[in-house]
Amino acid sequence: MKKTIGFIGGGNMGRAMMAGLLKSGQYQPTEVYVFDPSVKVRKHLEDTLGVQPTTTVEDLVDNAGIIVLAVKPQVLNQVLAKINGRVNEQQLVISIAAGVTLAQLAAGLTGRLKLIRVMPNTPALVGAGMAAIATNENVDEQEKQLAVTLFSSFGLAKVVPEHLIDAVVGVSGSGPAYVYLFIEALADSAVLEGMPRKDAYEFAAQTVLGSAKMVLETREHPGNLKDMVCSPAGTTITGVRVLETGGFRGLVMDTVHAVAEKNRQMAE
Ligand SMILES: NC(=O)C1=CN([C@@H]2O[C@H](COP(=O)(O)OP(=O)(O)OC[C@H]3O[C@@H](n4cnc5c(N)ncnc54)[C@H](O)[C@@H]3O)[C@@H](O)[C@H]2O)C=CC1
Ligand SMILES: O=C(O)[C@@H]1CCC=N1
Repeated sequence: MKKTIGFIGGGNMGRAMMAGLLKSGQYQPTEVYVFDPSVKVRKHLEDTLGVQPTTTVEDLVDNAGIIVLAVKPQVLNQVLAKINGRVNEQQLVISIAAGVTLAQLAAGLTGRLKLIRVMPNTPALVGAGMAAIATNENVDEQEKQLAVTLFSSFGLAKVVPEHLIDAVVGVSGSGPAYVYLFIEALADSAVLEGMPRKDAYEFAAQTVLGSAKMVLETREHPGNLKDMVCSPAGTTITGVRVLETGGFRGLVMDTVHAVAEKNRQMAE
């Protein structure tokens, strides 16, 4: 049976998920609740998405079959303390907080609760998210599937063993930020060559979108796809040499490793 859903925290990620969910048609605005201590945030979400704001976190917990914890890791314990004892064993509790493990969630909430840890990303807002899902022992196969269906409504969603969430944060959770840096750099370079800025963002973003689609749809090795762009003694291989000389791939790997390591440290 379909469950109503409530978001505790209506910031960047909460909003992206709510918008993605509504856009998919899987949920109607009357079935989506949100609690955020900021009246301005609640009002904005009500006005723009039509979702149902609650004035207390307790109201949200009493109304939602699925509770999504979309607050910063630093305030999560405070929220867990507030909802502890109120959440029942039929509800699904989904946390998207970076660096917070299922064991830490279980320690903050009493009972044999169904706990799910998800690492989504902001492209959920436009239906192109990537989410990883890990569950505790109280979540059955059907409920796991429900979580996959939920997060698939605004992108791709995969169940992973919990230890892989650190890698997921490094690649897809934080990944959009690195891609935006890359797009900005590509666009700045086009501007340097004389292209109007508005066009430059379009050329840069469409190139990233098209290249990603090629990887996903052809399932070709990215190295083969790169080779297809590089004509002998041509322009592309000249650019690839510059990137390799600058240690581009090593830098990306170091970046993802640093983020995964930060996520591990946050869980300590
Ligand atoms: N932004 C991103 O790309 C991603 C964020 N996450 C995780 O999502 C969570 C939220 O991150 P953002 O949305 O970026 O943060 P944000 O700062 O944009 O939003 C957090 C919201 O929580 C609200 N809030 C503060 N105290 C609260 C309380 N006691 N009860 C209810 N709401 C409260 C704030 O008013 C704010 O609107 C974090 O744990 C983060 O690790 C996960 C994946 C991607
Ligand atoms: O920066 C952060 O901590 C969050 C988690 C993944 C993306 N943003």
